[in-house]
Amino acid sequence: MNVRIGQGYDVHAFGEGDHVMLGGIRVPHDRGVLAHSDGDVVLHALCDAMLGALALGDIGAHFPPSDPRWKGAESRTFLRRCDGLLRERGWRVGNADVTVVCEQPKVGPHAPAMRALIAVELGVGVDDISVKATTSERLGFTGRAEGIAALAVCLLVRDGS
Ligand SMILES: Nc1ccn([C@@H]2O[C@H](COP(=O)(O)O)[C@@H](O)[C@H]2O)c(=O)n1
Ligand SMILES: C[C@@]1(CO)OP(=O)(O)OP(=O)(O)OC[C@H]1O
Repeated sequence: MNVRIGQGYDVHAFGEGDHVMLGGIRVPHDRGVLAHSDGDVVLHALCDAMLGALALGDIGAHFPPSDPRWKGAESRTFLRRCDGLLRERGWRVGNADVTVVCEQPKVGPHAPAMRALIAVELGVGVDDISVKATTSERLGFTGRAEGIAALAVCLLVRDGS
């Protein structure tokens, strides 16, 4: 088989703070998120999609929240390490698509920077990385602005193809 597919999902509750990390980008906001690491739902969902594509478990298995090394960690470290796990096995990301769900902050203006950062970390073209957003029309926990969610899907292709 020359392609594999994976999907990921992550949620973090809002807490005290003045920004959220999304796709490796510091996005100003009147809330932060509660997390062991920097709480970047975009990168966590993407890591889970990448790991899932090769049935390698999930982000918590590779970077346990009980491990002090990951306290306050930049999630781009997780992304880089997940990419390494794929490359060691002869795979790379072909393309990935992430959807962020929140009322605020607005993601659209920051999406190009997120796409560029993710593309650099994964060594792929920016056109292979999509980041988009939706509100949940004020419904549910995202609609009540209690937290932020992200969903990701990614296709893996054989490295070198
Ligand atoms: N956090 C968000 C949410 C939405 N957007 C952009 O707004 C558009 C409209 O959102 P709906 O939920 O009403 O469909 C959406 O398509 C996004 O372009 C955003 O940037 N950030
Ligand atoms: C990223 C890790 C790192 O310890 O912790 P959190 O930042 O809390 O994020 P989560 O999405 O719960 O994933 C689990 C962990 O791998």
